[in-house]
Amino acid sequence: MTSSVLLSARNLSVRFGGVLAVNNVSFDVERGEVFTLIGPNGAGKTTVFNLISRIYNATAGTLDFDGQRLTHVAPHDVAGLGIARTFQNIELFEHATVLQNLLIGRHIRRRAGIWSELLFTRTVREGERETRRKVEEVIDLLSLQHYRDTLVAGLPYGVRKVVELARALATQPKLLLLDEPSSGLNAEETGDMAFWIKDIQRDLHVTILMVEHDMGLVSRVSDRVLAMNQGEVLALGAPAVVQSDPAVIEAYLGSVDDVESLRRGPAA
Ligand SMILES: Nc1ncnc2c1ncn2[C@@H]1O[C@H](COP(=O)(O)OP(=O)(O)OP(=O)(O)O)[C@@H](O)[C@H]1O
Repeated sequence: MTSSVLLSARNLSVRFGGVLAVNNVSFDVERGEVFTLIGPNGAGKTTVFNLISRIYNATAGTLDFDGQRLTHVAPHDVAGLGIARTFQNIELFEHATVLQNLLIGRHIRRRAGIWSELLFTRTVREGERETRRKVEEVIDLLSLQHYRDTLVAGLPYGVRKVVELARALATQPKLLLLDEPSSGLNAEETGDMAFWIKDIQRDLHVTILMVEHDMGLVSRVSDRVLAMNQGEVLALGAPAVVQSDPAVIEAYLGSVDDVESLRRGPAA
């Protein structure tokens, strides 16, 4: 029987010299949910993300993904397992079109060997067709038809964020890691991003693990929220419960802006 848990972190710790960036952190991400990491600057959120992407090694603890020990997987094999990510600072091929960016992203999912590729066998042709079909599906889902043949370099920032999301989705991930999806977006674009995230969850059944500072977006899209501070877990639960947790409010007190954002309701 398939477990309802897709990603399981147990007693994770990461030390950088004298800094314990992540300290004995445990959590489970359920299949199909939007699970969000929040916390003030330096809380350890990005470090947890980088552990899952295998950019960092844990000093202690384990990560299991879909029944497999992730802490033993090489970084270049993570995408093949079904984990895709977006970045805080968009990383796309600037001088390629939207469609080309999605096709490149999708390429990692192709399994044909080098001889099949060279001989353009039936398996390769079928793979090509499937790739095109999947990429067009994502373009439709995220309403990118208008931009499909436009060079990324000529696109407004808000559209590039959606293209990056599309590229990650084109790989058909089981887990989508979103690193601050609202960063650099205005209020209206952040509202649109909330819609895309909910659409992806509902239509594609992709599990989403997100790091996000905008509490409006967090409360609007998250099923559960994990609040961290100084590497440790402060609270875990429904967004409204975590945002009103006294320990979470206390942790945000260092930054007036952040406390204000905690009080803010869902984005319009
Ligand atoms: N590669 C590194 N080398 C040394 N220290 C690091 C490294 N990466 C992170 N840290 C430290 O680990 C702690 C946690 O940082 P991390 O970036 O995970 O926090 P964060 O919650 O993502 O913060 P932010 O919201 O500002 O991005 C910080 O004290 C940071 O300075």
